[in-house]
Formats: sequence, structure tokens, C-alpha cells
Amino acid sequence: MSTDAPHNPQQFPAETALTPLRVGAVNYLNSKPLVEGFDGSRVAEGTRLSFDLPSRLADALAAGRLDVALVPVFEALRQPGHKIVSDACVASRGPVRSVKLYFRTEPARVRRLALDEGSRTSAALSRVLLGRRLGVEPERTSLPLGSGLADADADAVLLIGDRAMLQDEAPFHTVWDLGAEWLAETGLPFVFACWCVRTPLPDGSLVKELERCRDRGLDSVEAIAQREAPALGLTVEESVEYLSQNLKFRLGPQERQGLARFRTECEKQGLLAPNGAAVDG
Ligand SMILES: C=C(O[C@@H]1C=C(C(=O)O)C=C[C@H]1O)C(=O)O
Repeated sequence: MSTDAPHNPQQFPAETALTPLRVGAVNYLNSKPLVEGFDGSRVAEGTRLSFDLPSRLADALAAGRLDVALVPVFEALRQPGHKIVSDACVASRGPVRSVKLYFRTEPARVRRLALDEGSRTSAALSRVLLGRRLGVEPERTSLPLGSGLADADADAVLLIGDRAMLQDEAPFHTVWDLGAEWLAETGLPFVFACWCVRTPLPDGSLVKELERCRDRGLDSVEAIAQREAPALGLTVEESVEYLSQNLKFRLGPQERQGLARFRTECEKQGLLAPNGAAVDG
């Protein structure tokens, strides 16, 4: 084969294989293993990876400012044009540690709920659990990223991501770890985020790169924890445990079952229209 084969238009049409992609990933510790060693040049020259809050990634994908993004799974279910493109994801089977609902009162008495601005999935999951278990449908407000638990006077406050792992739980009436509560309720894992597109990818190179990064990330948990933990105020040990025990990064058959069940529960609570987008990637 000639050495200039990659530039031969018959083998690699320029409009497909050479399309640079705008890729967006979540800027929390939980997503670092998914993008470990990401190399855009393996996809197409000019492919870029940027980081943001999950809710903002969802808005950017919907508006066409990103081509591929790690988005809250609730958006993948809610937006008809979204398609899951990879079996790399952010999930848990039981306690997740970084998605917590802090109650200032008995859960059955919650009237006002403040929801972390970064979240879409856990915001819906909070409503599903409160509605299903207790028949509670609270009034909702958004908790901006710059605000903490002390700034919200709601009866319950949802926090996700790194900051949810740093809170003192002692002052609260009850704290729910939503991964643990979902498992107790359904016996299933819970999927928080997955890689989605709105328009089909030009070729399989990005999907391959995302899976390569995830596998490399899972082999590098210790190094990721050492690199990231100090700036987050977490210990290396708790970060290793979080990344290797609490979180799951493969969308397997049980995770897909958990995802399908979440859609059903969202439909029952009126958060999603029946027969929404397919969840099978
Ligand atoms: C486990 C987490 O999953 C996140 C939760 C999300 C949500 O609630 O919408 C979205 C992306 C994930 O990164 C977390 O943030 O702690």
C-alpha cells in the first residue's frame, strides 16, 4: 500500500474521514477516566475536547455547538434526535457518593426542592424517587454552581459532582445517595451520563478513541487520583475508591435495563412523554 494512502480520496473521502469533531466532556472527577489520554488527531486533525457542566454540554449538543458530548442520560431520553454512540458511560450499582439529596426535613414533608444547576439526570431522579415513594411533588428552584448548601433555604437540596463529596452531612435530617436509593428501589444500576450525538458520526474513529480512552482510564485510576485529588480537596485513597468501586464506566446489559427502567419511571411521573427516544445505542 502506498504511504500516502490516508490522503487518497478514493479510500478516505475528505468530507468524512477528515472531519474535525467538537467533543465535550463533563468537568468532574467522575469523567476523567473516560477521556484519559484523549488524542483528537486519532479521529481527525483539528478534533477538540472541551469540558463543561453536564447541563451545559446538553444545551451545547442540542444547539449544534458540539458534535459529540457526554450528556445527562435524561437528555438522551428526552430529546428525540439524540443517539447514544458508545458503551462508555458514567454509572453506578449502588452508592455513587457524588449525587446526594440533602433533606432539612422529613422527606415526606418536602415542599421546596433546590436542584444543582449542573444536573438534568439526577434532578429527574430526585423527582422520580420523591414522587414514587412519597407522592411528593415539590416546587423546584435551581441552585447555581457558585452557591452551596448554606445558600439554599429549600427543604431539600440536590448536589452532584465533586462538591457533593465534600459536604458535612451532620446538620441534615436525612441524606440520600441517589445511586444507593435507585438500587434499593429497583435492584438495578443507574446510568447518569453517556456519549451522544445528534447527527451521525462520519466514521467509527471517535467511538474507537472513546473506548480506548475509557479502557486506558480504567487502567490508570491510581494515576488519575494522584493527579486530580489534591485540587479537589479529596484524598487519593477516596478518589481511587470512588473511581474504582462506586463508579462503573461500561454500558452493559444491566445498565441498559436500568436505563430503560428510568425511562419508564420518568414516564410514570410525567417527566417524559411515553414512547420517547430509544435508549438502545
Ligand atoms: C455521578 C455523577 O453523574 C453526573 C450526573 C449528571 C446529572 O445529574 O445530570 C450528569 C452527568 C454525570 O457526570 C455526578 O455528577 O456525580
